[in-house]
Amino acid sequence: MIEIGKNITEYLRENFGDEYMSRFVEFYDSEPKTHIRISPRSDKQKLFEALTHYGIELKGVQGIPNAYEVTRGVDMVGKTIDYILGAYYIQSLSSMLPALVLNPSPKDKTLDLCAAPGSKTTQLSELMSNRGTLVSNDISIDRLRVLMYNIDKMNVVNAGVLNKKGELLCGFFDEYFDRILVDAPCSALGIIQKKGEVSNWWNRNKVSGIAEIQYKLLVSGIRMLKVGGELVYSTCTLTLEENELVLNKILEKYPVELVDVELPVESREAFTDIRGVKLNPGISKAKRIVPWEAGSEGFFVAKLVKSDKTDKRNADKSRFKNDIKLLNANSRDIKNYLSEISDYYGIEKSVFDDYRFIQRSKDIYFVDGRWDSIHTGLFNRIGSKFGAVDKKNRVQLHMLAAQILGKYVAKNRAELKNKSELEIYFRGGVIRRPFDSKGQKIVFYDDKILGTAVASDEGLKSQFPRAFRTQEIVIP
Ligand SMILES: C[S@@+](CC[C@H](N)C(=O)[O-])C[C@H]1O[C@@H](n2cnc3c(N)ncnc32)[C@H](O)[C@@H]1O
Repeated sequence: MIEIGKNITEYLRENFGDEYMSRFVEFYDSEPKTHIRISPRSDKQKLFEALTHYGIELKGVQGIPNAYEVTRGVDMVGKTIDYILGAYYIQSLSSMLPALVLNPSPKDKTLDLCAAPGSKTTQLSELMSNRGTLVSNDISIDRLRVLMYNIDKMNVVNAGVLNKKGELLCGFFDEYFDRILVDAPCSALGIIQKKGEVSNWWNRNKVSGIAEIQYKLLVSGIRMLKVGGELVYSTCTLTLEENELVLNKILEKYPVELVDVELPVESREAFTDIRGVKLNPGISKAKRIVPWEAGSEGFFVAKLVKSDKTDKRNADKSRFKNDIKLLNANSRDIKNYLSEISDYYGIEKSVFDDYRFIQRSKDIYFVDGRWDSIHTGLFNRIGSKFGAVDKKNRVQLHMLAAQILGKYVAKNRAELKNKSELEIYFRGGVIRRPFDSKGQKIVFYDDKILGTAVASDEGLKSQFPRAFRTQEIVIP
């Protein structure tokens, strides 16, 4: 049972009343619901069938086409083959709402200012049909690694990853983005059901400190937004200081207006009168998601539109040379590698025209061809892993590239035959039987593209990436 600290209960009672406080305590003693978001590249019928073998049952969520509640088999949902291959993502229902409200198209240059571990970045990419320019930033390098893992797992090829203080990023991108998500760090009262430790550190001083960061992140976001562009501000907390009061301060100083937020779950209007103090009436357009009413986590979602220009901030750009070149498929540096891959796997060359390529020493990355190359030198990574150049100067494809290109592959496929081969593959072992020819293969099992492996006299050596091997995978 989670102990909720006195600081929290007193705050809730004082601001929202006795009933709210006791509903909060009751709710956080209950079991959280599990939801998944199915990737648009998954064949839903096949996935449903595969999941029944794990005893998993799903129920559709009204108003969110790819969202499902897991009604049976919750303990298995993070251990399936489909999960590890990115056919779906485990994400709370409330956490899916900010990206849906932002709803970027492939044409929108989109920024996710506080992006790790990537629930919303991977969802934003899906909404953009995995095309165009998505910039995913986070201050924490450790969390950025998880973000990149999720980007790879979910086959995202339109994201560039940055590791910057969000409040300083406006020095680089002046009125550049069409859509921005500020899913801010917060005091996490809405997710205390999952994150009980919040109770240990939660106090009003901490909340004021976080609210200051949120304000700065919003200011930076607004500076980076084009006039007419849209910004969604979201938190997973319930306090007034981190939600309505931050927005009120912003509206006093910056040229933005709130617009209506329509949500497919039950929600309440944000407050515009706090202990007799009247806030900007536009704030009523933002929504509070109250956990026991929505049957998910507590969230706050507001949408702002920029109505006028903001003054420019200039960061020192001299340290960041634009040294990452984005190469077209027919550029001299990459053409031969692609041509070899095309011949070797029987992939039509035109498939590569959709992408641009980046070579960083031996590693090659690929990104959607429409990615806009501004300040490339700032990025930790642009796009996702395509492959690595080996000692014979040939490109060995990465699992992600294999998954994306797999459907075009006519040659050098390896089909796994049974469960035990599959187990060996996921462990990174060698499947000891003869294969038609030697060299790298794209590995399939039951229509699923698993990744790559190398055939030799010994058999087929799995190249299933180490980062993916740490997860428990159950083979039904
Ligand atoms: C609520 S979490 C984001 C969750 C993420 N949007 C998702 O859906 O997976 C907030 C994130 O903000 C990051 N963060 C905290 N301070 C920041 C800052 N000043 N600039 C950028 N990111 C920051 C944290 O590292 C954390 O990953």
